This record gives sequence, structure tokens and C-alpha cells, in this order.
Amino acid sequence: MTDPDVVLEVRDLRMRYGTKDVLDGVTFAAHRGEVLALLGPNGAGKTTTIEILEGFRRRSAGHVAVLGSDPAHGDETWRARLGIVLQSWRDHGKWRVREVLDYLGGFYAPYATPERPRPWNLDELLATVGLTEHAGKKLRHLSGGQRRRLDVAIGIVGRPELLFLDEPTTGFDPQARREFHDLVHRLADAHDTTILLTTHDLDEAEKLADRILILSRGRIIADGSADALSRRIAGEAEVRWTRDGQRFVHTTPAATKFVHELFKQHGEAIEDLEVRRASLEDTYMTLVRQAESGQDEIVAARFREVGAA
Ligand SMILES: Nc1ncnc2c1ncn2[C@@H]1O[C@H](COP(=O)(O)OP(=O)(O)OP(=O)(O)O)[C@@H](O)[C@H]1O
Repeated sequence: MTDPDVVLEVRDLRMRYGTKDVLDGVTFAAHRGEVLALLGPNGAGKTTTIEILEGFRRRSAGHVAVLGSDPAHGDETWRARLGIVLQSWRDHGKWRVREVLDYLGGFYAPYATPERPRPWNLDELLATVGLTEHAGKKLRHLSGGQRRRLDVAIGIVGRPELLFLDEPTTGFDPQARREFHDLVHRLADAHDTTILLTTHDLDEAEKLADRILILSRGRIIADGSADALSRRIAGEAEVRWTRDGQRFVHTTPAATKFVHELFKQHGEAIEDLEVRRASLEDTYMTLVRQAESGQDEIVAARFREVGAA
């Protein structure tokens, strides 16, 4: 029987453009309320994957179920349960923010349920994405960041159960980025929305995602929390300290024990102590480099270990 908590199920997904295999057996699943970040180098196939899941692109082979349906045959009711924020959205510059949201929101009204009133209340939505004071502005007068906030508002106006975000924070200033991160957490925690996002900002992925998926050479080469990936793959921490004006660096898998010994030996002579675990960026670079240099077997074995953790 299918698990109703599984919102996305992708098994052995393949995509070929001409003679080029872009997706070569992609497999992963997402559960209700989970936030997944899909990472990978330029051209890895992230947008292709997302477009297949959205029903905008026909896959070459493999099994895909999105909210229980095959996206290649998704009907209107199915589509109304999805939210999509594309990399860019072209439209009429003379429209005003409030009008666009009101107009698009209207399409979702027939699909309202007691648990999910649709569309989102307009004033609440404008406040949620920080566009209240720009509600009367024409689209062509919005700044890049305001435009991106509107893209997000368009993506969530129908209160989606599953939201796709393709590089959502491009052009956001630090405050808008932080507000957007809070919104993603709220959508996942309070509204039980499952979110699949792509980003090249690893710091953002680490902050937002419950799970990180790394796509490289047509396959998922890692799937796990940022913490689990960095612990299982990079394993070691770097300890830095100063003693008598001299700087020291030591790499160890047992940082706490090492620091304890260090203090036992040198006590207060230790200054500027720092313990640094491998960041998601270190992990990402290691994994992608291994995959690209053809060490897929090692990567796959480690992936299985992480998966089993
Ligand atoms: N319609 C198409 N026809 C032929 N090749 C395509 C088509 N769309 C994408 N590709 C190729 O497929 C590969 C994957 O592209 P895709 O846009 O999915 O990658 P991406 O991971 O989203 O990249 P980026 O990080 O640069 O956005 C690229 O090599 C691209 O050139």
C-alpha cells in the first residue's frame, strides 16, 4: 500500500536529450512537511528533474509519483495542490501586485478544502511576503528583490501542499533572505507544506533543508541532513589554537577528547581555540569532485552508509 505521507516518489528516473543522458537513474522520496534542497553543479539536471516533477517535461523512463499521481497525467485538481516558483516569470509590466495575486488566486478557489482554504487571504499573503506597501505598484516598477517576493507569493497563493522553488532567493538582500527563510520554515512547520528547492547557496541549503540531495553526473550521490553528510563523509574536525604566540592546527576525528587532553597538558596557555567541522561546502566539494573524477563506487558506498544512518 502507498504511504500517504510520501509526497514525492522518484525511482530510477532517466532523461535523455538527443544522445545525452542527463538523468541516469535518480531515486529519492520526500515526506509531508519535509524541506529538501537539491544541489549540484551547473548542468547537473536539477531544473530538468524539477520540471519533470511539475509535469512540464516528459521523462524518458522511470517511476515518478507526485502527490500520488504521475505528473505526466496530472489533472487540474492535482495541479491546484502544487506551488511553483520558477527561475524567472515573465508577465505584463502594467499589472499591479494586488491585481495579479487576486486574479491568480481566483483559480484556486474551487479547490479549497476545510483544511486548506484556497486561495490565501490577500492581505495576509502580501504581509507574509513583505509586499504590503508595494501592493498597488505596477510590476515593471518593482525592484529585483520585490519581483522575487512576488514570484514567491504567486507560488504559494493557492496554499500548496507541495512547493517547488527554483533558486528562490536570487536577488534578495540579507534581510529579505532571512525573512524568506522564516517563511519556508513556517510553510513547512505550520502548514505542513513539503518543499523541494534548488539553490547554489550552500549556507542557505544548510539553514533551510531537513535533507540535502546532491545531484551529479545524472545521479543522486548524497542524501541526508547537512550534519549527517558532513559527519559521515568528512568525519574529521580541525582544531586550531595559539600557545605562546604560536599558531597550531590539528585534524582529528575525536575533537572533544583532543581538546580535553590539550587543556590537561597546557591549561591556560591555550588561547584562541577553534573547533571547525567540515562545512556543507567542504562536503559538497569532496563529493562532487569524487563523482566527477569517476570514484562513483566510493561515493555510492558512502551514500549507502549515510542512508543507513
Ligand atoms: N531542452 C533541452 N534540450 C537539450 N538539452 C537540454 C535541454 N534542457 C537542458 N538541457 C541540458 O541538460 C543538462 C541539464 O540541464 P539543467 O538545466 O537541468 O541543469 P541544472 O542542474 O538545473 O543547471 P543550473 O545549475 O545551471 O541551473 C544541461 O547539460 C543542459 O544543457
